Amino acid sequence: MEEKIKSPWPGPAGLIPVTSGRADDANVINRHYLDHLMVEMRVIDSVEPDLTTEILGRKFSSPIMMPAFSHLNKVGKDGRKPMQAYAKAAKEMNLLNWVGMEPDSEYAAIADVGAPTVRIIKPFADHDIIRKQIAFAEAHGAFAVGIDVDHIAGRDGHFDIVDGQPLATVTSCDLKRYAESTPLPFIAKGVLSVADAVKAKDAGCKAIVVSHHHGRIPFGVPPTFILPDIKRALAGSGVAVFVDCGIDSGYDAYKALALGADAVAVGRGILSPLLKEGKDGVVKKVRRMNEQLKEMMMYTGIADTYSFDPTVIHHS
Ligand SMILES: Cc1cc2nc3c(=O)[nH]c(=O)nc-3n(C[C@H](O)[C@H](O)[C@H](O)COP(=O)(O)O)c2cc1C
Repeated sequence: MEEKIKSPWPGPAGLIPVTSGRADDANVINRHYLDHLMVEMRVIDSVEPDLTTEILGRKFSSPIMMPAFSHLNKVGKDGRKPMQAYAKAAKEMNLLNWVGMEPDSEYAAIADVGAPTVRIIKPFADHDIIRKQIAFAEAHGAFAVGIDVDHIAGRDGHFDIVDGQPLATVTSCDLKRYAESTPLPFIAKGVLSVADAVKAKDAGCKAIVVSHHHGRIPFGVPPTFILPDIKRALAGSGVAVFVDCGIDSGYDAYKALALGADAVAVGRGILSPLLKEGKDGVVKKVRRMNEQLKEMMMYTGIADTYSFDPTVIHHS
């Protein structure tokens, strides 16, 4: 029997994923890996860095993005809407906002906040739902759309069912059809191999998120471990490569960016400030992360977000 793990976050048990601490937990492997990446120092001639960056053709104030969260409005106390709160933080700070599985009405309310927003749709077995949600996102001014292709298996070895909706594999053909069906950039979220990265590129995805979706796959390799291989495989393709999982500080963000990420997304790292203080908590958290990121860039002689260099990173 699976032992119960106490959630550090408020809300109904099971709604917000918790890192178990067990050996098979990819979150644990990821944290260990990130913490064992060391950074050499290149300070002579260093300057104060500029964090502004271009993501899929638009300028943002930082390569740190909001996470593709979902369901959080159900845990918002006193009618608070955490999904809108972090979208407001994105708008205030000029960051790229992401939204995960939300019904159209909730998606519209989040999009109405006015931050450039990526809608990540579940790999529903019913392709009609996917097509309708893509069209709805287009009509509501989405910045990009995509599918979290990694959310297929449930813990029982069958296709997962979320909110009563059966999920299914996204084939290369499906991905191509979805990418071709929309004028928006299409994103495959949950890529953790060169094989899937190349399939996403061949299907016409404009970006991938190298991620194991907070440890969906047991014993999953850390995204930053597989990232350099994926970057090599996609070199010259123009496909943007984003990374998430375990990005909790500007130092974590720096390591992923140095290893080749075009941008990174925070995840559960913003949950506590978000649920406790709403938008202001998220702004504070990301400001601190930006400071840490700039600090590391100064120590390594990286002047801007286009000049990261993987040779500063060493493995202990
Ligand atoms: C409450 C919650 C809801 C999430 N919902 C979605 C979702 O609907 N779609 C999706 O692609 N990812 C979803 N994610 C995963 C995040 O987008 C991201 O991949 C993950 O949290 C990164 O790992 P980290 O939390 O260790 O940073 C969710 C994460 C959390 C914590």
